[in-house]
Amino acid sequence: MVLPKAILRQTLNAAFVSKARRAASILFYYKPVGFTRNIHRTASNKLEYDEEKHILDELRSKMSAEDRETSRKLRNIGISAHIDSGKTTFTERVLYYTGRIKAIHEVRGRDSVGAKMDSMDLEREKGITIQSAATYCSWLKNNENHHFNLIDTPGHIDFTIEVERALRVLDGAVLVVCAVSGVQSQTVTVDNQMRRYNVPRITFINKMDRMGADPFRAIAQLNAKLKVPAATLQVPIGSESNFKGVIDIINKVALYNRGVNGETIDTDTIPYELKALVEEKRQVLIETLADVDDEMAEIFLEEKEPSVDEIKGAIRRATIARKFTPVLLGSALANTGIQHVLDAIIDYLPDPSEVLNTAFDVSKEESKVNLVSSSHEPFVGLAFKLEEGKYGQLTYIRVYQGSLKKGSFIKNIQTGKKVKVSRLVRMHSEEMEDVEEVGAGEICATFGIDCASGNTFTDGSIEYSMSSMYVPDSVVSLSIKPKSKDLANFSKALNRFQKEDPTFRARYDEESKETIISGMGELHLEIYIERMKREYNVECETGKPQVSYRESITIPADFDYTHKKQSGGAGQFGRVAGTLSPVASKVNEFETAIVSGAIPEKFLAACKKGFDEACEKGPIIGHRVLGVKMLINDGAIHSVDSNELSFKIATKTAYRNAFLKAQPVILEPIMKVSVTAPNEFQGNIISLLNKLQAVIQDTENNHDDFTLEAECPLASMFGFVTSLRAATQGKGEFSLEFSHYAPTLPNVQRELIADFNKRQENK
Ligand SMILES: Nc1nc2c(ncn2[C@@H]2O[C@H](COP(=O)(O)OP(=O)(O)OP(=O)(O)O)[C@@H](O)[C@H]2O)c(=O)[nH]1
Repeated sequence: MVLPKAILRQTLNAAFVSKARRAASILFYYKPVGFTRNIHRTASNKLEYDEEKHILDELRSKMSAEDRETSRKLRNIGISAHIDSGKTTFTERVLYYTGRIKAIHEVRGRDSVGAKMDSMDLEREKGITIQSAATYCSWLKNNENHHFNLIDTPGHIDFTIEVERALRVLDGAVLVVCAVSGVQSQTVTVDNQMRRYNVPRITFINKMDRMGADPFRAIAQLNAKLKVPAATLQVPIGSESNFKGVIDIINKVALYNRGVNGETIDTDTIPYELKALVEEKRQVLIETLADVDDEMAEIFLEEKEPSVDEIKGAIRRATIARKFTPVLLGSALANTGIQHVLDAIIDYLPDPSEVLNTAFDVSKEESKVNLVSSSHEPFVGLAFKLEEGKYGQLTYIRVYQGSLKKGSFIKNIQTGKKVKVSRLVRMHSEEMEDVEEVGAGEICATFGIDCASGNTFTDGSIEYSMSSMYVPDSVVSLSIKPKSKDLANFSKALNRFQKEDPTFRARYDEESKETIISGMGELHLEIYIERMKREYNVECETGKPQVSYRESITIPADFDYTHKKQSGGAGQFGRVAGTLSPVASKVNEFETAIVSGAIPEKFLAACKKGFDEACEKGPIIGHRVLGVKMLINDGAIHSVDSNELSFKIATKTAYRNAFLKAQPVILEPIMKVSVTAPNEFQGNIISLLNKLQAVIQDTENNHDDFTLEAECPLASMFGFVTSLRAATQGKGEFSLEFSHYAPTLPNVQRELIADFNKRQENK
């Protein structure tokens, strides 16, 4: 079951991607007499952030000078990107330059050590990041020590929950983009995730040493595809194998990395032939900033030359307000340009007190409260990630307010339980450092705390609960059983994986008498099967991957059903009447409109239970139901025989009958497919995708290769790895993400129903 990296990279991936919330762009014209310069402004974004800034200023005024000083020197940063952009290679340099590691090891390097952050054996073997790893390091800038909590996240969409968890608790991010491939399908996904959690980012264009590197094309794509104003702060010196360093266009100085591992930075004057380019890009930077920052707009309109501090100030304000992303260039593998990114993290990304974090006060009808990033306030922390380690369950906690002390008792707001913090550590990949106390804004880990991912802890004096993260729905499932009789370890492993990863689910199917696991894609499930073998010594047999279909209805249908069992023994009676109708938003809704108490409240609660159960297992092929509303507006009870069970059964049967009358449909996941391959294979790919009923939406041709975006039913994509390899002599790559659910073709629906019915008969 060991997959070579090339196959892994191409292996089927799937995930839910929400539509980006793009703020409507409004054009403002600043046109004072005598000037013709125009400034474009995103009005809604500006208002949204101005309000946030006002609240933040108020919260910061509650912090002590000492708190502010500690916060000023702290950054919680994520590293996110498309698969293979070089996040882990980049992070390895960061650890080296910050002194956390003494030598650099490459991802799948010849020394067989592997990168520090890819601590799982599987990660090192396959050269991919599976779990996000956290580390703590320090960086000296202007003679001041700054502390970073750094999280390297996986690029594969199958492990998207790791990115979600990281972004939920981080204050800023470095978006790594490949200089050759530019903005790729997953760059867009990661960007959407960053928007969801309001995470400001700086962009690092990596792999400047590769043939075909074109940073300015990548920046144009950032502007066009991510719709986030982006401008470079640097210009490359040399290109591809001749890439030597960068020019800082703000300070107008050339920077070269020297030494065996690029540990020293030499400065020099700008090479003559690059002077014009530096001026041009500096102007672009100032103009882009004038579009998103008022102070820079004023300087620009007055046609003044902004100072270095004014430019840097504008970059910081605009980046934190999420209106701009500054771009830096380099090559992680060639040890070039990494230190400037560390400086930029300090200069342009927010410290914890510059990010608005809110919670709900459970004791006051869930009213919203703003958290103060001060160690003197009562403690509030979020357990965002669980991991089974050598010493028991390791719980990662982000401290939002107050401080967490070793030996103290903290309260789990969701369960109400008090627990003792017996051991507190700072994480450095799989190694850890014991600490006595962790202050506001920091990330730490504790042992032996029983909780679920997403639980909020406080010191017990307040009842605050933080909103949890977004968990996407699974799209692929398969049946699994252990080859041996070792059921104890089998279920232990499944329990642990489910606790750690909310996108991985396991259930026992009563009908087929099989254990079914489901997740974000084939790779996601394969990794767990492999981990089961390695970590629990349980080898498994698996069935073929199955699509997670959904069931829905297309027209409303009325129901009026009476469940009656009144012959002998305790009787049962319940009548429900109403309508089942389709819901465009694709969520399931349950509503009651009962007059004169025809059905009492407690039986209505049983009806709701019946509805929820019915939605879990649709009437046509037993898959989950999406987008159905049940309205119960009439009914009847029997004074002796009615009970909760009767109403639950009545509702389930009424639901089923109405569903079958309401022109039901089977919905299938439609995936967004992105294929990249050398240009000569374009014809092959197009005919391959046509055969699979894909709808081609966009093709982009670069110098040597092309990228094709299409939508395709997930069911056609199983085995695509093999056909793509055959069609491109193994040179094509693809990624797959969930886009939406759509009705299957009528013949597919007929086949699925026939198949389901046959299985039912054979039982
Ligand atoms: N030429 C060149 N190759 C690089 C550079 N940075 C990374 N690579 C290579 O690109 C490949 C992927 O690098 P990783 O660091 O594993 O990328 P990643 O983004 O962490 O990968 P995932 O976590 O699996 O998504 C490896 O073979 C690296 O050696 C670079 O600056 N230049």
